Amino acid sequence: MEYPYAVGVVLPFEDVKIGNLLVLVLSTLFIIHIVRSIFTKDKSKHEKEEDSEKYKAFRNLPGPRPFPIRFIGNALQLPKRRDMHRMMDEMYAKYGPCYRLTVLNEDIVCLNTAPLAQVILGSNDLNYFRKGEQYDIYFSGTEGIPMLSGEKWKTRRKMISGSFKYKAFQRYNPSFNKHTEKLVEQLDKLYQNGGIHTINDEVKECVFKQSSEAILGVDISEDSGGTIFAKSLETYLNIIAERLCKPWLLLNWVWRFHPLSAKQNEVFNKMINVTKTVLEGYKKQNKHTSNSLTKANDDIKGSGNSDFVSMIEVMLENGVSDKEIFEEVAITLAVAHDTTSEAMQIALFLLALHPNHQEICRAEADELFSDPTKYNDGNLQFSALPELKNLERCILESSRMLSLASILMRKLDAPLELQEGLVIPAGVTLYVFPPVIHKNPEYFPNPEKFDPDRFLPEPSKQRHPYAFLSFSAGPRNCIGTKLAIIEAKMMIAKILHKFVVTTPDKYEDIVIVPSVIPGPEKPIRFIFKRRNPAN
Ligand code: HEM
Repeated sequence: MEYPYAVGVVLPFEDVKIGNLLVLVLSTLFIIHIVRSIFTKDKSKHEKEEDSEKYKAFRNLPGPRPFPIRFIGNALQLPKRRDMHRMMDEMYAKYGPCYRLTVLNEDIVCLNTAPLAQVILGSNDLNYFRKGEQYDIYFSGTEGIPMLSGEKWKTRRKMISGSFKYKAFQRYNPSFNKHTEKLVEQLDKLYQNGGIHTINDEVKECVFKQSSEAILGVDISEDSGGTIFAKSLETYLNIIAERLCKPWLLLNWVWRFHPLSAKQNEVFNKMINVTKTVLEGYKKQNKHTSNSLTKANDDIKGSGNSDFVSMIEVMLENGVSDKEIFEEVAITLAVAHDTTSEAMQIALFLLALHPNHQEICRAEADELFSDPTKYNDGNLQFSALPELKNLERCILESSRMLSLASILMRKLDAPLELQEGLVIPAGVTLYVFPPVIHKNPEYFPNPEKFDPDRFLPEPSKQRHPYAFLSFSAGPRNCIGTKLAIIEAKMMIAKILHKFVVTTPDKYEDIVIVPSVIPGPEKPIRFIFKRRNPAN
Protein backbone atom coordinates (compact mmCIF):
# COMPACT_ATOMS: atom_id res chain seq x y z
CA MET A 1 0.00 0.00 0.00
CA GLU A 2 1.30 3.48 -0.85
CA TYR A 3 1.09 6.31 1.60
CA PRO A 4 1.31 10.00 0.78
CA TYR A 5 3.51 11.96 3.21
CA ALA A 6 2.74 15.53 4.14
CA VAL A 7 3.95 17.62 7.06
CA GLY A 8 5.03 14.50 8.88
CA VAL A 9 1.51 13.08 8.89
CA VAL A 10 0.91 9.68 7.32
CA LEU A 11 -2.52 8.78 6.09
CA PRO A 12 -3.61 5.57 4.41
CA PHE A 13 -4.40 6.64 0.87
CA GLU A 14 -7.82 4.95 0.73
CA ASP A 15 -9.04 6.96 3.73
CA VAL A 16 -8.00 10.34 2.47
CA LYS A 17 -11.05 12.40 1.57
CA ILE A 18 -10.75 15.47 -0.62
CA GLY A 19 -11.35 17.66 2.44
CA ASN A 20 -8.48 16.02 4.36
CA LEU A 21 -6.17 16.42 1.40
CA LEU A 22 -7.05 20.09 1.21
CA VAL A 23 -6.32 20.56 4.89
CA LEU A 24 -2.94 18.86 4.43
CA VAL A 25 -2.02 21.01 1.46
CA LEU A 26 -3.11 24.18 3.24
CA SER A 27 -1.26 23.30 6.45
CA THR A 28 1.87 22.64 4.43
CA LEU A 29 1.59 26.02 2.73
CA PHE A 30 0.90 27.69 6.06
CA ILE A 31 3.97 26.12 7.68
CA ILE A 32 6.17 27.04 4.71
CA HIS A 33 4.93 30.61 5.05
CA ILE A 34 5.83 30.70 8.76
CA VAL A 35 9.25 29.10 8.25
CA ARG A 36 10.01 31.62 5.51
CA SER A 37 9.01 34.49 7.74
CA ILE A 38 11.36 33.23 10.51
CA PHE A 39 14.29 33.42 8.14
CA THR A 40 13.20 36.70 6.64
CA LYS A 41 14.84 39.68 8.31
CA ASP A 42 12.38 41.10 10.85
CA LYS A 43 11.70 44.40 9.21
CA SER A 44 8.52 46.34 8.68
CA LYS A 45 6.77 46.68 5.34
CA HIS A 46 7.46 50.37 5.75
CA GLU A 47 11.16 49.68 6.07
CA LYS A 48 12.38 52.68 4.14
CA GLU A 49 10.13 55.15 5.86
CA GLU A 50 10.86 53.70 9.25
CA ASP A 51 14.56 54.11 8.74
CA SER A 52 14.25 57.84 8.27
CA GLU A 53 14.48 60.37 11.08
CA LYS A 54 10.98 61.56 10.17
CA TYR A 55 9.46 58.39 11.63
CA LYS A 56 11.52 58.24 14.80
CA ALA A 57 8.54 59.08 17.06
CA PHE A 58 6.45 56.43 15.31
CA ARG A 59 9.17 53.84 15.86
CA ASN A 60 9.34 54.79 19.51
CA LEU A 61 5.62 54.58 20.18
CA PRO A 62 4.87 52.44 23.23
CA GLY A 63 3.14 49.09 22.85
CA PRO A 64 3.86 45.38 23.13
CA ARG A 65 6.92 44.64 21.03
CA PRO A 66 6.26 42.39 18.04
CA PHE A 67 6.50 38.68 18.60
CA PRO A 68 9.87 37.42 17.23
CA ILE A 69 8.13 36.24 14.05
CA ARG A 70 7.01 39.44 12.45
CA PHE A 71 4.44 37.66 10.30
CA ILE A 72 2.55 36.76 13.50
CA GLY A 73 3.40 39.94 15.38
CA ASN A 74 1.33 40.41 18.55
CA ALA A 75 -1.44 38.16 17.24
CA LEU A 76 -0.78 35.50 19.87
CA GLN A 77 -0.98 38.09 22.66
CA LEU A 78 -4.46 39.14 21.60
CA PRO A 79 -7.29 37.77 23.70
CA LYS A 80 -10.42 36.02 22.49
CA ARG A 81 -12.93 38.34 20.86
CA ARG A 82 -15.13 38.31 23.97
CA ASP A 83 -12.27 39.89 25.94
CA MET A 84 -11.48 42.51 23.33
CA HIS A 85 -13.13 45.46 25.09
CA ARG A 86 -11.39 44.54 28.35
CA MET A 87 -8.07 44.32 26.50
CA MET A 88 -8.63 47.78 24.97
CA ASP A 89 -9.01 49.22 28.50
CA GLU A 90 -5.94 47.39 29.79
CA MET A 91 -3.76 48.45 26.86
CA TYR A 92 -4.94 52.06 27.28
CA ALA A 93 -4.04 51.94 30.99
CA LYS A 94 -0.63 50.44 30.19
CA TYR A 95 0.44 52.26 27.01
CA GLY A 96 -1.60 55.46 27.03
CA PRO A 97 -3.64 57.22 24.35
CA CYS A 98 -1.50 56.22 21.36
CA TYR A 99 0.36 52.93 21.01
CA ARG A 100 1.55 50.50 18.37
CA LEU A 101 0.82 46.83 17.58
CA THR A 102 1.73 44.41 14.84
CA VAL A 103 -0.81 41.75 13.90
CA LEU A 104 -0.30 39.27 11.08
CA ASN A 105 2.32 41.49 9.44
CA GLU A 106 0.13 44.60 9.67
CA ASP A 107 1.34 47.68 11.54
CA ILE A 108 -1.39 49.21 13.66
CA VAL A 109 -1.48 52.42 15.67
CA CYS A 110 -4.26 52.56 18.28
CA LEU A 111 -5.87 55.89 19.18
CA ASN A 112 -7.79 56.45 22.39
CA THR A 113 -8.64 60.15 22.65
CA ALA A 114 -11.16 62.35 20.89
CA PRO A 115 -8.57 64.80 19.42
CA LEU A 116 -6.53 61.91 17.97
CA ALA A 117 -9.73 60.36 16.57
CA GLN A 118 -10.56 63.69 14.98
CA VAL A 119 -7.24 63.90 13.15
CA ILE A 120 -8.00 60.74 11.21
CA LEU A 121 -11.82 60.51 11.13
CA GLY A 122 -12.28 64.23 10.54
CA SER A 123 -9.83 64.48 7.66
CA ASN A 124 -11.13 65.25 4.18
CA ASP A 125 -7.97 63.98 2.51
CA LEU A 126 -8.86 60.97 0.35
CA ASN A 127 -5.53 59.37 1.30
CA TYR A 128 -7.01 58.66 4.70
CA PHE A 129 -10.36 57.18 3.70
CA ARG A 130 -9.50 53.54 3.12
CA LYS A 131 -10.86 51.02 5.64
CA GLY A 132 -8.57 48.43 7.24
CA GLU A 133 -7.74 45.22 5.40
CA GLN A 134 -10.08 43.39 7.77
CA TYR A 135 -12.95 44.78 5.72
CA ASP A 136 -11.88 42.57 2.81
CA ILE A 137 -12.78 39.65 5.04
CA TYR A 138 -16.31 40.94 5.24
CA PHE A 139 -17.18 41.72 1.66
CA SER A 140 -14.07 41.01 -0.33
CA GLY A 141 -13.91 42.33 -3.86
CA THR A 142 -17.34 43.95 -3.78
CA GLU A 143 -18.28 47.45 -4.77
CA GLY A 144 -20.42 48.49 -1.83
CA ILE A 145 -19.76 51.82 -0.18
CA PRO A 146 -18.29 50.41 3.05
CA MET A 147 -15.57 48.81 0.89
CA LEU A 148 -14.81 51.69 -1.47
CA SER A 149 -12.08 54.26 -1.05
CA GLY A 150 -10.74 57.39 -2.72
CA GLU A 151 -12.67 59.22 -5.42
CA LYS A 152 -14.98 56.29 -6.06
CA TRP A 153 -16.17 56.30 -2.45
CA LYS A 154 -16.60 60.08 -2.52
CA THR A 155 -18.71 60.04 -5.70
CA ARG A 156 -20.86 57.14 -4.48
CA ARG A 157 -21.41 58.62 -1.03
CA LYS A 158 -22.44 61.95 -2.53
CA MET A 159 -24.73 60.16 -4.96
CA ILE A 160 -26.69 58.17 -2.39
CA SER A 161 -26.59 60.42 0.65
CA GLY A 162 -29.94 62.09 -0.26
CA SER A 163 -31.63 58.71 0.20
CA PHE A 164 -30.43 58.63 3.83
CA LYS A 165 -31.57 62.09 4.92
CA TYR A 166 -34.12 62.17 7.72
CA LYS A 167 -36.99 63.30 5.53
CA ALA A 168 -36.23 60.65 2.91
CA PHE A 169 -37.66 58.06 5.29
CA GLN A 170 -41.02 59.76 5.67
CA ARG A 171 -42.43 57.79 2.75
CA TYR A 172 -41.68 54.54 4.59
CA ASN A 173 -43.50 55.56 7.77
CA PRO A 174 -46.47 53.23 7.04
CA SER A 175 -43.98 50.37 6.77
CA PHE A 176 -42.22 51.30 10.05
CA ASN A 177 -45.62 51.36 11.75
CA LYS A 178 -46.94 48.16 10.16
CA HIS A 179 -43.93 46.03 11.05
CA THR A 180 -43.63 47.50 14.54
CA GLU A 181 -47.31 46.80 15.27
CA LYS A 182 -46.64 43.21 14.25
CA LEU A 183 -43.61 43.06 16.55
CA VAL A 184 -45.71 44.25 19.50
CA GLU A 185 -48.32 41.58 18.69
CA GLN A 186 -45.63 38.88 18.57
CA LEU A 187 -44.18 40.03 21.90
CA ASP A 188 -47.65 40.07 23.43
CA LYS A 189 -48.07 36.43 22.40
CA LEU A 190 -44.58 35.51 23.60
CA TYR A 191 -45.28 36.91 27.06
CA GLN A 192 -48.92 35.89 27.39
CA ASN A 193 -47.98 33.25 29.95
CA GLY A 194 -45.31 35.41 31.57
CA GLY A 195 -41.75 34.17 31.88
CA ILE A 196 -38.31 35.38 30.86
CA HIS A 197 -37.53 35.48 27.14
CA THR A 198 -35.06 36.76 24.62
CA ILE A 199 -36.62 38.88 21.90
CA ASN A 200 -33.74 38.82 19.45
CA ASP A 201 -35.47 36.86 16.66
CA GLU A 202 -38.62 38.97 16.75
CA VAL A 203 -36.71 42.28 16.77
CA LYS A 204 -34.34 41.15 14.03
CA GLU A 205 -37.23 40.15 11.77
CA CYS A 206 -38.96 43.48 12.38
CA VAL A 207 -35.81 45.49 11.67
CA PHE A 208 -35.07 43.49 8.54
CA LYS A 209 -38.54 44.18 7.18
CA GLN A 210 -38.36 47.88 7.95
CA SER A 211 -34.81 48.36 6.67
CA SER A 212 -35.22 46.32 3.50
CA GLU A 213 -38.12 48.48 2.40
CA ALA A 214 -36.40 51.72 3.37
CA ILE A 215 -33.24 50.70 1.52
CA LEU A 216 -34.68 48.94 -1.53
CA GLY A 217 -37.67 51.23 -1.91
CA VAL A 218 -40.04 48.25 -2.20
CA ASP A 219 -41.42 45.71 0.26
CA ILE A 220 -39.71 42.36 -0.22
CA SER A 221 -40.71 41.04 3.15
CA GLU A 222 -43.94 39.30 2.24
CA ASP A 223 -42.71 37.21 -0.67
CA SER A 224 -40.10 34.48 -0.78
CA GLY A 225 -37.40 36.88 -1.94
CA GLY A 226 -37.38 38.53 1.48
CA THR A 227 -37.06 35.22 3.29
CA ILE A 228 -34.25 34.05 1.01
CA PHE A 229 -32.46 37.34 1.44
CA ALA A 230 -32.82 37.34 5.23
CA LYS A 231 -31.66 33.71 5.56
CA SER A 232 -28.74 34.19 3.17
CA LEU A 233 -27.68 37.32 5.00
CA GLU A 234 -27.70 35.49 8.31
CA THR A 235 -25.60 32.62 6.89
CA TYR A 236 -23.24 35.12 5.27
CA LEU A 237 -22.64 36.96 8.53
CA ASN A 238 -22.23 33.70 10.47
CA ILE A 239 -19.58 32.54 8.00
CA ILE A 240 -17.67 35.78 8.47
CA ALA A 241 -17.92 35.40 12.26
CA GLU A 242 -16.58 31.85 11.98
CA ARG A 243 -13.71 33.07 9.83
CA LEU A 244 -12.83 35.79 12.32
CA CYS A 245 -12.49 33.13 15.05
CA LYS A 246 -9.82 31.22 13.10
CA PRO A 247 -6.83 33.46 12.34
CA TRP A 248 -5.44 31.16 9.63
CA LEU A 249 -8.64 31.63 7.67
CA LEU A 250 -7.89 35.35 7.54
CA LEU A 251 -5.15 34.62 5.02
CA ASN A 252 -6.88 35.02 1.67
CA TRP A 253 -4.87 32.31 -0.01
CA VAL A 254 -5.94 29.83 2.67
CA TRP A 255 -9.53 31.02 2.66
CA ARG A 256 -9.93 30.68 -1.10
CA PHE A 257 -9.65 26.89 -0.77
CA HIS A 258 -11.86 26.51 2.29
CA PRO A 259 -15.37 25.02 1.80
CA LEU A 260 -16.98 27.91 3.73
CA SER A 261 -15.59 30.30 1.15
CA ALA A 262 -17.69 28.62 -1.55
CA LYS A 263 -20.72 28.68 0.75
CA GLN A 264 -20.16 32.38 1.35
CA ASN A 265 -20.15 33.04 -2.39
CA GLU A 266 -23.28 30.94 -2.80
CA VAL A 267 -25.32 32.90 -0.23
CA PHE A 268 -23.98 36.22 -1.47
CA ASN A 269 -25.19 35.29 -4.95
CA LYS A 270 -28.60 34.49 -3.51
CA MET A 271 -28.80 37.97 -1.99
CA ILE A 272 -27.71 39.42 -5.30
CA ASN A 273 -30.44 37.49 -7.11
CA VAL A 274 -33.12 38.94 -4.85
CA THR A 275 -31.78 42.43 -5.52
CA LYS A 276 -31.75 41.59 -9.22
CA THR A 277 -35.47 40.84 -9.12
CA VAL A 278 -36.14 44.15 -7.41
CA LEU A 279 -34.02 45.95 -9.98
CA GLU A 280 -35.80 44.28 -12.88
CA GLY A 281 -39.08 45.41 -11.30
CA TYR A 282 -37.82 48.98 -11.27
CA LYS A 283 -36.69 48.75 -14.86
CA LYS A 284 -39.97 47.27 -16.04
CA GLN A 285 -41.83 50.16 -14.53
CA ASN A 286 -39.25 52.48 -16.06
CA LYS A 287 -38.90 53.98 -12.66
CA HIS A 288 -35.31 54.91 -13.31
CA THR A 289 -35.97 57.39 -16.09
CA SER A 290 -36.06 61.03 -15.15
CA ASN A 291 -39.77 61.14 -15.92
CA SER A 292 -40.52 58.24 -13.70
CA LEU A 293 -38.41 59.70 -10.92
CA THR A 294 -40.45 62.86 -11.21
CA LYS A 295 -43.55 60.68 -11.07
CA ALA A 296 -42.29 58.80 -8.03
CA ASN A 297 -41.60 62.12 -6.43
CA ASP A 298 -45.03 63.41 -7.34
CA ASP A 299 -46.47 60.54 -5.33
CA ILE A 300 -44.84 61.81 -2.22
CA LYS A 301 -45.24 65.50 -2.90
CA GLY A 302 -47.08 67.48 -0.35
CA SER A 303 -45.22 65.61 2.34
CA GLY A 304 -42.20 67.87 1.89
CA ASN A 305 -39.92 65.06 0.77
CA SER A 306 -40.25 65.33 -2.98
CA ASP A 307 -36.50 65.20 -3.64
CA PHE A 308 -35.98 61.84 -2.00
CA VAL A 309 -35.84 58.55 -3.83
CA SER A 310 -34.40 55.19 -2.86
CA MET A 311 -30.70 54.50 -3.31
CA ILE A 312 -31.49 52.03 -6.11
CA GLU A 313 -33.34 54.68 -8.10
CA VAL A 314 -30.54 57.17 -7.58
CA MET A 315 -27.88 54.70 -8.71
CA LEU A 316 -29.90 53.70 -11.78
CA GLU A 317 -30.33 57.35 -12.64
CA ASN A 318 -26.57 57.85 -12.37
CA GLY A 319 -25.69 54.92 -14.60
CA VAL A 320 -24.18 52.68 -11.91
CA SER A 321 -23.88 49.12 -13.24
CA ASP A 322 -26.42 46.49 -12.14
CA LYS A 323 -23.67 44.46 -10.49
CA GLU A 324 -22.54 47.39 -8.39
CA ILE A 325 -26.12 48.17 -7.41
CA PHE A 326 -26.66 44.57 -6.23
CA GLU A 327 -23.52 44.69 -4.17
CA GLU A 328 -24.27 48.10 -2.72
CA VAL A 329 -27.73 47.11 -1.62
CA ALA A 330 -26.68 43.73 -0.20
CA ILE A 331 -23.88 45.28 1.84
CA THR A 332 -25.98 48.19 3.09
CA LEU A 333 -28.65 45.79 4.29
CA ALA A 334 -26.02 43.59 5.90
CA VAL A 335 -24.53 46.46 7.92
CA ALA A 336 -27.94 47.95 8.69
CA HIS A 337 -30.09 45.26 10.13
CA ASP A 338 -28.17 43.49 12.88
CA THR A 339 -26.65 46.68 14.27
CA THR A 340 -30.05 48.37 14.55
CA SER A 341 -31.72 45.38 16.21
CA GLU A 342 -28.85 45.00 18.70
CA ALA A 343 -28.81 48.75 19.43
CA MET A 344 -32.56 48.73 20.02
CA GLN A 345 -32.29 45.84 22.49
CA ILE A 346 -29.38 47.50 24.30
CA ALA A 347 -31.48 50.67 24.73
CA LEU A 348 -34.44 48.65 25.97
CA PHE A 349 -32.14 46.81 28.37
CA LEU A 350 -30.80 50.02 29.90
CA LEU A 351 -34.36 51.32 30.22
CA ALA A 352 -35.27 48.08 31.97
CA LEU A 353 -32.41 48.66 34.41
CA HIS A 354 -33.47 52.28 34.96
CA PRO A 355 -37.23 52.28 35.60
CA ASN A 356 -37.26 56.03 36.29
CA HIS A 357 -36.04 56.74 32.76
CA GLN A 358 -38.39 54.09 31.38
CA GLU A 359 -41.29 55.96 33.02
CA ILE A 360 -40.18 59.29 31.53
CA CYS A 361 -39.98 57.75 28.04
CA ARG A 362 -43.32 56.02 28.49
CA ALA A 363 -45.05 59.25 29.56
CA GLU A 364 -43.60 60.97 26.50
CA ALA A 365 -44.84 58.17 24.21
CA ASP A 366 -48.27 58.01 25.88
CA GLU A 367 -48.77 61.69 25.15
CA LEU A 368 -48.35 61.05 21.43
CA PHE A 369 -50.50 57.92 21.45
CA SER A 370 -53.35 59.75 23.13
CA ASP A 371 -53.40 62.51 20.51
CA PRO A 372 -55.46 61.46 17.45
CA THR A 373 -53.66 64.02 15.27
CA LYS A 374 -50.40 62.20 16.00
CA TYR A 375 -51.55 58.63 16.33
CA ASN A 376 -54.51 56.86 14.88
CA ASP A 377 -55.35 53.45 13.53
CA GLY A 378 -51.99 52.03 14.59
CA ASN A 379 -50.06 54.79 12.83
CA LEU A 380 -47.71 57.10 14.65
CA GLN A 381 -47.15 60.16 12.45
CA PHE A 382 -43.62 60.64 11.16
CA SER A 383 -43.80 64.30 12.19
CA ALA A 384 -44.43 63.18 15.81
CA LEU A 385 -41.24 61.13 16.12
CA PRO A 386 -38.95 64.10 16.95
CA GLU A 387 -41.12 64.68 20.02
CA LEU A 388 -39.70 61.50 21.55
CA LYS A 389 -36.74 63.52 22.79
CA ASN A 390 -36.09 61.69 26.08
CA LEU A 391 -36.25 58.36 24.30
CA GLU A 392 -33.74 59.52 21.70
CA ARG A 393 -31.34 60.61 24.44
CA CYS A 394 -31.73 57.23 26.16
CA ILE A 395 -30.92 55.44 22.88
CA LEU A 396 -27.77 57.54 22.42
CA GLU A 397 -26.68 57.10 26.05
CA SER A 398 -27.17 53.31 25.81
CA SER A 399 -25.09 53.21 22.66
CA ARG A 400 -22.37 55.14 24.48
CA MET A 401 -22.30 52.77 27.44
CA LEU A 402 -22.46 49.56 25.43
CA SER A 403 -20.99 50.66 22.13
CA LEU A 404 -21.48 48.41 19.12
CA ALA A 405 -18.79 50.35 17.29
CA SER A 406 -15.70 48.64 18.70
CA ILE A 407 -12.96 49.56 16.27
CA LEU A 408 -13.00 52.23 13.57
CA MET A 409 -10.25 51.63 11.04
CA ARG A 410 -8.43 53.65 8.42
CA LYS A 411 -5.45 52.43 6.40
CA LEU A 412 -3.13 55.29 5.40
CA ASP A 413 -2.36 55.76 1.72
CA ALA A 414 0.01 58.63 2.58
CA PRO A 415 2.00 59.60 5.70
CA LEU A 416 -0.08 61.39 8.32
CA GLU A 417 1.08 63.84 10.97
CA LEU A 418 -0.98 62.63 13.91
CA GLN A 419 0.35 65.26 16.27
CA GLU A 420 3.36 67.54 16.30
CA GLY A 421 6.46 65.45 15.68
CA LEU A 422 4.55 62.17 15.28
CA VAL A 423 4.30 61.15 11.63
CA ILE A 424 2.75 57.78 10.79
CA PRO A 425 4.02 56.17 7.57
CA ALA A 426 1.76 55.19 4.68
CA GLY A 427 0.60 51.60 4.88
CA VAL A 428 -0.06 51.67 8.63
CA THR A 429 -3.65 51.11 9.82
CA LEU A 430 -5.08 53.40 12.49
CA TYR A 431 -7.55 51.91 14.98
CA VAL A 432 -9.86 54.19 16.97
CA PHE A 433 -11.50 52.53 19.99
CA PRO A 434 -14.91 54.14 20.76
CA PRO A 435 -15.56 52.01 23.90
CA VAL A 436 -12.42 53.46 25.52
CA ILE A 437 -13.19 57.04 24.47
CA HIS A 438 -16.81 56.66 25.65
CA LYS A 439 -15.64 55.78 29.16
CA ASN A 440 -13.19 58.66 29.51
CA PRO A 441 -14.43 60.90 32.37
CA GLU A 442 -12.91 63.91 30.64
CA TYR A 443 -15.65 63.63 27.99
CA PHE A 444 -18.32 61.80 29.99
CA PRO A 445 -18.02 62.53 33.73
CA ASN A 446 -18.94 59.55 35.90
CA PRO A 447 -18.93 57.39 32.76
CA GLU A 448 -20.56 54.29 34.30
CA LYS A 449 -23.66 56.29 35.18
CA PHE A 450 -26.63 56.04 32.80
CA ASP A 451 -27.29 59.72 32.25
CA PRO A 452 -29.23 60.51 29.06
CA ASP A 453 -29.03 64.24 29.84
CA ARG A 454 -25.47 64.14 28.55
CA PHE A 455 -27.13 64.30 25.14
CA LEU A 456 -29.11 67.48 25.85
CA PRO A 457 -28.10 70.18 23.34
CA GLU A 458 -25.93 72.18 25.74
CA PRO A 459 -23.68 69.39 27.14
CA SER A 460 -23.43 67.92 23.62
CA LYS A 461 -22.21 71.25 22.26
CA GLN A 462 -19.62 71.53 25.00
CA ARG A 463 -18.24 68.04 24.48
CA HIS A 464 -15.45 67.31 22.03
CA PRO A 465 -17.11 66.55 18.65
CA TYR A 466 -15.23 63.24 18.32
CA ALA A 467 -15.99 61.97 21.85
CA PHE A 468 -19.22 60.19 20.90
CA LEU A 469 -18.43 57.64 18.20
CA SER A 470 -21.21 55.02 18.25
CA PHE A 471 -22.01 55.99 14.66
CA SER A 472 -18.46 57.18 14.05
CA ALA A 473 -17.95 60.85 13.09
CA GLY A 474 -16.58 62.94 10.24
CA PRO A 475 -17.13 62.57 6.50
CA ARG A 476 -17.14 58.76 6.52
CA ASN A 477 -19.49 58.27 9.44
CA CYS A 478 -22.47 55.89 9.42
CA ILE A 479 -24.76 56.85 6.57
CA GLY A 480 -27.72 55.06 8.18
CA THR A 481 -27.73 56.79 11.59
CA LYS A 482 -31.07 58.50 11.02
CA LEU A 483 -32.78 55.33 9.84
CA ALA A 484 -31.43 53.40 12.83
CA ILE A 485 -32.75 56.02 15.28
CA ILE A 486 -36.15 56.22 13.57
CA GLU A 487 -36.61 52.45 13.71
CA ALA A 488 -35.39 52.14 17.30
CA LYS A 489 -37.64 54.99 18.46
CA MET A 490 -40.70 53.59 16.74
CA MET A 491 -40.17 50.10 18.21
CA ILE A 492 -39.35 51.21 21.76
CA ALA A 493 -42.16 53.80 21.94
CA LYS A 494 -44.75 51.21 20.95
CA ILE A 495 -43.31 48.61 23.32
CA LEU A 496 -43.27 51.01 26.28
CA HIS A 497 -46.84 52.06 25.51
CA LYS A 498 -47.95 48.45 25.87
CA PHE A 499 -45.56 46.85 28.39
CA VAL A 500 -43.54 47.46 31.50
CA VAL A 501 -40.11 46.05 30.78
CA THR A 502 -37.68 44.50 33.27
CA THR A 503 -34.67 42.21 32.92
CA PRO A 504 -32.99 39.51 35.00
CA ASP A 505 -29.61 40.37 33.37
CA LYS A 506 -27.03 42.66 34.91
CA TYR A 507 -25.17 45.50 33.21
CA GLU A 508 -21.77 44.07 34.30
CA ASP A 509 -22.58 40.74 32.66
CA ILE A 510 -23.17 42.14 29.18
CA VAL A 511 -20.11 41.56 27.01
CA ILE A 512 -20.13 43.20 23.61
CA VAL A 513 -18.23 41.02 21.16
CA PRO A 514 -16.61 42.90 18.27
CA SER A 515 -17.38 41.27 14.95
CA VAL A 516 -19.07 41.98 11.68
CA ILE A 517 -22.18 41.20 13.73
CA PRO A 518 -21.32 43.24 16.82
CA GLY A 519 -23.54 42.63 19.78
CA PRO A 520 -23.89 41.11 23.22
CA GLU A 521 -22.27 37.70 23.55
CA LYS A 522 -25.62 36.21 24.56
CA PRO A 523 -29.03 37.64 23.67
CA ILE A 524 -30.34 39.89 26.45
CA ARG A 525 -33.31 38.49 28.43
CA PHE A 526 -36.42 40.49 29.16
CA ILE A 527 -39.63 40.28 31.14
CA PHE A 528 -42.58 42.12 29.58
CA LYS A 529 -45.76 42.79 31.55
CA ARG A 530 -48.80 44.30 29.92
CA ARG A 531 -49.54 47.66 31.51
CA ASN A 532 -53.20 47.54 30.87
CA PRO A 533 -55.04 44.89 28.92
CA ALA A 534 -56.84 47.61 26.98
CA ASN A 535 -53.62 49.11 25.54
C1 HEM B 1 -27.63 51.41 15.59
C2 HEM B 1 -27.31 51.01 14.39
C3 HEM B 1 -26.04 51.33 13.70
C4 HEM B 1 -24.78 51.53 14.21
C5 HEM B 1 -24.34 51.49 15.66
C6 HEM B 1 -23.91 51.81 13.08
C7 HEM B 1 -22.57 52.11 13.20
C8 HEM B 1 -21.73 52.31 12.11
C9 HEM B 1 -20.31 52.54 12.22
C10 HEM B 1 -19.54 52.64 13.54
C11 HEM B 1 -19.82 52.67 10.97
C12 HEM B 1 -18.34 52.85 10.60
C13 HEM B 1 -18.00 54.25 10.19
C14 HEM B 1 -16.51 54.44 10.08
O1 HEM B 1 -15.77 53.57 9.61
O2 HEM B 1 -16.05 55.54 10.46
C15 HEM B 1 -20.92 52.52 10.06
C16 HEM B 1 -20.80 52.60 8.69
C17 HEM B 1 -21.85 52.43 7.83
N1 HEM B 1 -23.17 52.23 8.18
FE1 HEM B 1 -23.94 52.09 10.06
N2 HEM B 1 -24.63 51.74 11.93
C18 HEM B 1 -25.95 51.46 12.25
C19 HEM B 1 -27.01 51.36 11.41
C20 HEM B 1 -26.93 51.51 10.04
C21 HEM B 1 -28.05 51.49 9.14
C22 HEM B 1 -29.52 51.37 9.55
C23 HEM B 1 -27.54 51.62 7.87
C24 HEM B 1 -28.22 51.68 6.52
C25 HEM B 1 -29.39 52.03 6.30
C26 HEM B 1 -26.10 51.74 7.99
C27 HEM B 1 -25.25 51.88 6.92
C28 HEM B 1 -23.90 52.09 7.03
C29 HEM B 1 -23.02 52.23 5.87
C30 HEM B 1 -23.43 52.13 4.41
C31 HEM B 1 -21.74 52.46 6.38
C32 HEM B 1 -20.48 52.72 5.57
C33 HEM B 1 -20.38 54.22 5.30
C34 HEM B 1 -19.17 54.60 4.45
O3 HEM B 1 -18.19 53.88 4.46
O4 HEM B 1 -19.25 55.67 3.82
N3 HEM B 1 -25.77 51.67 9.31
N4 HEM B 1 -22.07 52.31 10.78
